[in-house]
Amino acid sequence: MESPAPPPLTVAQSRAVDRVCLEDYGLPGAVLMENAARGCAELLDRVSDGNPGAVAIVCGKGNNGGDGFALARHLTIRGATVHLFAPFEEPPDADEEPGEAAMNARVARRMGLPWTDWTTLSEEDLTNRLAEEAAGGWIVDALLGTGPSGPPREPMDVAVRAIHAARSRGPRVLAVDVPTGFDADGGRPFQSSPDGGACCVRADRTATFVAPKPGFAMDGASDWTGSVSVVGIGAPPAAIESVR
Ligand SMILES: NC(=O)C1=CN([C@@H]2O[C@H](COP(=O)(O)OP(=O)(O)OC[C@H]3O[C@@H](n4cnc5c(N)ncnc54)[C@H](O)[C@@H]3O)[C@@H](O)[C@H]2O)[C@H](O)CC1
Ligand SMILES: [K+]
Repeated sequence: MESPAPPPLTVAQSRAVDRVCLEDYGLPGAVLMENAARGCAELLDRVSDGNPGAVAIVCGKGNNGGDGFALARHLTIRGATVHLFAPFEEPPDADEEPGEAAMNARVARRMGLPWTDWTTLSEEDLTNRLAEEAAGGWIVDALLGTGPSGPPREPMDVAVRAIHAARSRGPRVLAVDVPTGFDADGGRPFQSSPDGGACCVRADRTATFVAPKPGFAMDGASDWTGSVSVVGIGAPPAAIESVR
């Protein structure tokens, strides 16, 4: 049953939902991340008629990346062919990084999923690898979500340009929560260069969590977000309303 999209939440409000869930309900971020990833897997299945094909997931080091690592697990369970482009060769261990993002990276690594440290590749090599690993399927942008307040810094900018270039060779792009480089409140890329270019992922579809972001409805936003789907993460309704 597709319920109507809830009213938008700003980036700050979206980030407050996690805090309220943990502090007021004892609902940990790992549960929210699991629901987010599973919802993205269900969406990819739905928009690919049950067969997403080959999926290349490009992860950052924060919780947006964590969603990507958990998504890799859920897509594998569903029989998709997944290749993880991670920001490291080996995830940090639990005492160094106890959070849910690193936990999901460790699980994906222990599953023996196909794995490439994208930070070691040139923009051209990363472009070629993404086009190859996502041929006929999807590239997933799990680099940055609601964390940044400015344009992608190096080496994220390299990954953004590679995703953009690889998309021109056929794969579709799914942005997790927010297209990397896009200001979800302002409704445009954080940085627009004079020639109209921008260091921002152009997505065919954006799977955003809890509620749409205000910028998604602004003029020109859909050039970057593509079609937006809201994915629930299991937050109690009162927790969501409390941040408004
Ligand atoms: N309630 C929800 O909606 C949930 C959202 N989830 C996901 O969590 C991310 C937000 O995670 P967070 O770690 O706070 O931020 P990001 O992963 O987007 O980025 C942090 C990461 O990036 C580095 N960084 C910050 N700014 C820049 C920049 N300009 N350039 C390069 N790198 C930057 C920073 O150092 C960190 O390493 C949200 O979008 C969802 O995807 C939860 O999974 C579930 C609940
Ligand atoms: K993203």
